[in-house]
Amino acid sequence: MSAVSVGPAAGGPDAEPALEVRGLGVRLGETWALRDLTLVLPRGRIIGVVGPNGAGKSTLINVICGQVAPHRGRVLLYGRDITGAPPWRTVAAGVARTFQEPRAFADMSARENVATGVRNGRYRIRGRRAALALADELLERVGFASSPHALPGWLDFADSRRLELAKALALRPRVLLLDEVLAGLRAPEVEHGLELLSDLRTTGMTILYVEHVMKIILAVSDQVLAMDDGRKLMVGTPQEVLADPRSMESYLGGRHVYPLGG
Ligand SMILES: Nc1ncnc2c1ncn2[C@@H]1O[C@H](COP(=O)(O)OP(=O)(O)OP(=O)(O)O)[C@@H](O)[C@H]1O
Repeated sequence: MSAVSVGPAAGGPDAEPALEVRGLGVRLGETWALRDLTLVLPRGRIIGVVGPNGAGKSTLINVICGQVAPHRGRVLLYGRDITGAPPWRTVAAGVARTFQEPRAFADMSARENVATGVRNGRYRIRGRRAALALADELLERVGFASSPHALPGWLDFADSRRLELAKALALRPRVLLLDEVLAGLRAPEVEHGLELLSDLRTTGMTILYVEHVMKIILAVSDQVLAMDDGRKLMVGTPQEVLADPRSMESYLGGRHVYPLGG
């Protein structure tokens, strides 16, 4: 394992709230994509987010990272109000995200993409050479199997996802927002990803993890938020959510069926 520190600057898990969303309401076109959503994410925990298509999971990530401004409610990062702050400010405050559809600069190599994050994030490394060296370490850490010099368009599905994760880690987040970063990977690749997320948790990083594959959520989450129609159905341990008729109804009640397997 690489010696690179990919976590926040200090500390182990404790109960301090890293992120709070209070009464979030977001209207997109004719739809309320989020309705009065309140959630507290303790520091150094992994919170899985599940719910059917259109439940508002991606919108929640978009609001926290500043890509969508809420119509109602607040977002607090370590007690600091970041509601409606633009992405460059939420990054500076310690928020990073991955996208469901990987996004990278097409004309830059994988390592240059990650190094761009390093130079613009909280590592405070500005020199190109040092940023590239750290980028190589981060790519290794996420299990990137292609050449670091490869262009994003040449990467297979798994390495596209890994590059997406390395780009987010390059910002040195305190709160990491993941949108289906392990979905579609093979079992050993998922296993490696789960180990990495567990390692990140021990550094004190807080992770909000949107994922459709229940098996992945059950394996890694401390708490699970079940959503439907922009609302919080419940928050509980993975076992509590799995056993609760409300959350399972929204999965298995006829409209949506998701695999419990990986
Ligand atoms: N740009 C947009 N304009 C209008 N409505 C939108 C827009 N983006 C999302 N929505 C609507 O907002 C609601 C929440 O969408 P969102 O993408 O957050 O759900 P999701 O839970 O992430 O779904 P999925 O699992 O399919 O990614 C849905 O009803 C969706 O149709």
